[in-house]
Amino acid sequence: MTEVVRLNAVSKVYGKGQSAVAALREVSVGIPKGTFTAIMGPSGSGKSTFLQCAAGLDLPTAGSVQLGGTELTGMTETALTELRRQRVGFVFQAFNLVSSLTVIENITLPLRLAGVKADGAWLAEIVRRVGLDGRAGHRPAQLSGGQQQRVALARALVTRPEVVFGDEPTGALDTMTAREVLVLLREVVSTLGQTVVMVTHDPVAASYADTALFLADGRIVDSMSMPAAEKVAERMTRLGAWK
Ligand SMILES: Nc1ncnc2c1ncn2[C@@H]1O[C@H](COP(=O)(O)OP(=O)(O)OP(=O)(O)O)[C@@H](O)[C@H]1O
Repeated sequence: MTEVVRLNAVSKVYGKGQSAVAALREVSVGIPKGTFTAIMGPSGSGKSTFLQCAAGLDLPTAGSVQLGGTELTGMTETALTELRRQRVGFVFQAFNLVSSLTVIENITLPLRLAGVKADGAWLAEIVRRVGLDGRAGHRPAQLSGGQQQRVALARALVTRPEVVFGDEPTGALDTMTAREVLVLLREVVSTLGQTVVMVTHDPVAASYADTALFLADGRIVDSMSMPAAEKVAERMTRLGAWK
């Protein structure tokens, strides 16, 4: 199976000397194309650092990261910015929409930044899929939290990225709305073949993924396929996540 993301012996140390913190310790893992992966682990286990390194938002201290076969380590900041714009989609806990822009302008912003013309059919398809038909001219303030996150998801998909990274994408949503966004994420993986990697604290969110990877103290300590919420919760308890 093709791997969209590959980390080889990735370590990340923040700070120097006495205050140095090893956030990732020789992490090696591959994310297969067209799969949904949840990154779980106790607070401080390295989840956000994993995502930052895998997405080219930060560079590891040691080891190598490949995205779609491109080696990220050693790339210039300009090249990394370009790669993130064109080949990666992001969905964060805070929706990060531009309040002065309409829904459709927010969705197409990555294309404008990359100087690429929108593919009308694809745009219509993703707007329909995320359930924003009829809302194209609204501004973010006129939308619910769930609708705003749908705009963010459409914006993440618009460039047809090789991978979409989510950092607690449902963290700011109520249970029902979170579930709707998770169903959508599941759908884009199952029906569009999109690769999604999502950091989450929530075992229910992880249960929408194909695989859950568990981080503890900067290492991947376990992996679970078809992760049922109860099993994930049990594993997290054993990792001391909810002491
Ligand atoms: N910029 C930074 N400078 C110094 N230390 C950092 C920095 N970012 C993270 N760390 C440390 O690295 C370790 C891993 O942090 P990280 O944010 O990746 O964990 P996490 O699993 O995402 O945590 P949480 O679930 O609380 O968000 C922690 O000990 C954290 O304090």
